[in-house]
Amino acid sequence: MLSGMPIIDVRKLHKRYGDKVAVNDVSFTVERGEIFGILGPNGAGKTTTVECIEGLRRPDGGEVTVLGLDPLRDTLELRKRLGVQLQESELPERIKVGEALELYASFYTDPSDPDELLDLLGLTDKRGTAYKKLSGGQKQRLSIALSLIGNPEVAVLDELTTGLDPQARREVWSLIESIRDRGVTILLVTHFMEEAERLCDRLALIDQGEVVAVDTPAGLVEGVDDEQRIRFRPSEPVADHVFTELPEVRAVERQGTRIVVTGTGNVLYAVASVLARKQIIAKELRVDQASLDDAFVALTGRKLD
Ligand SMILES: Nc1ncnc2c1ncn2[C@@H]1O[C@H](COP(=O)(O)OP(=O)(O)OP(=O)(O)O)[C@@H](O)[C@H]1O
Repeated sequence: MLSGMPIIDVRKLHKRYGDKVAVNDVSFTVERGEIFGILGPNGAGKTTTVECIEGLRRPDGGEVTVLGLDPLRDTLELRKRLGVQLQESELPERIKVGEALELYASFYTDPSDPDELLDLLGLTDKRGTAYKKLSGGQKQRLSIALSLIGNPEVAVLDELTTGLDPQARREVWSLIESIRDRGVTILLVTHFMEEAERLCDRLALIDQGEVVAVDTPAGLVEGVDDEQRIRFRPSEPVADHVFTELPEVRAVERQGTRIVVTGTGNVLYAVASVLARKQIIAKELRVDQASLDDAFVALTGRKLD
C-alpha cells in the first residue's frame, strides 16, 4: 500500500433527505495513525457523513474511499478492516460481556484476544455480567471493545461519551488514546468541544452540512483573535475607568462582586500593574483564553451547543 495514501478520503460528499440537504460538499482526509474529529452541533450532518464512510448510506454526490476501498462496493473487505461502534439497541439484554466478545470475534478470521481487550477496557471482572446490568460507562466501553475485536486498521466512534458522567468520560478518553497508541486510526464524531480539544490531532468543524474549517485544535483556536478574559474579585472597590483607560482593555463588566476585564495583547500585565500600583489584590483570579467554542462562534456566528 502507498504510504502517502489517506486512510479516509472524502471528496465533495453530498447527501439529501428529500428536499433537505444534510451534507453539502464535505471534503476532508484522515491520515494514518491520527485521531481525526468531526465536531459540530446537533443536526450538522456528522452522522450522515460517517454513515456514508461506513457504507450504510449511499451518497447523492461526491466520492468516499476508506483504505482505498469503496464503502458501497467493497463492503465485505471493508467490514474486516473498519471497526464500527454498535448502537446500544443492537445487543440482546441477557448476553454476557464475555459472550458478546466471543460472538463478535467469531465473525473475523484474525480477531483480537477478547481477554486482552477486556483488560484494556477495564471490563475483566464484568466478563460474566449480563449486558443489561452494565452501567452506562461499561456499556460504552463494551461497544468500543466490540468495534475493535476484529483488529481494525481504522475505527469510527460516534458520540462516544454522550450520557457518561465526567469520570467515565475521562476514562474513555484515555482508553481512546491507548488504542491510537496501538496504531489504530480513529475517526471520532462529537459535539463536545472539550472532547475534541483533548483527543483530536486534527478536526473538521461542521455546521449546517458544510465543513467550516479543518485544522489542529491549536490551529483553530489561533485563528480566533487573541482576546483574553480576566476575572477577579478586588480586595478594594475600584472604578471601571481604571481599566477602560488601559489601551489593552476592550470591556469591563461586573458580575456581582467580581470584575471581568476583556482585552488583547498583554492585557493581563496591564491589569496586574494598575492593581499593584493601587495596592489592590485580585482575589480568585482566573484568565480564560480563546477555546474551540470561540473558534466555532468566530467561524459560524453560532455557539456549538
Ligand atoms: N433519515 C433521515 N431522514 C430525513 N432527515 C434526516 C434523516 N437523517 C438525518 N436527517 C436530517 O439531516 C440533518 C443532518 O443529520 P445528522 O444526523 O447527520 O446530523 P448530526 O450532526 O449527526 O446530528 P446529531 O448529533 O443530532 O445526530 C439533520 O437536519 C437531520 O434532521
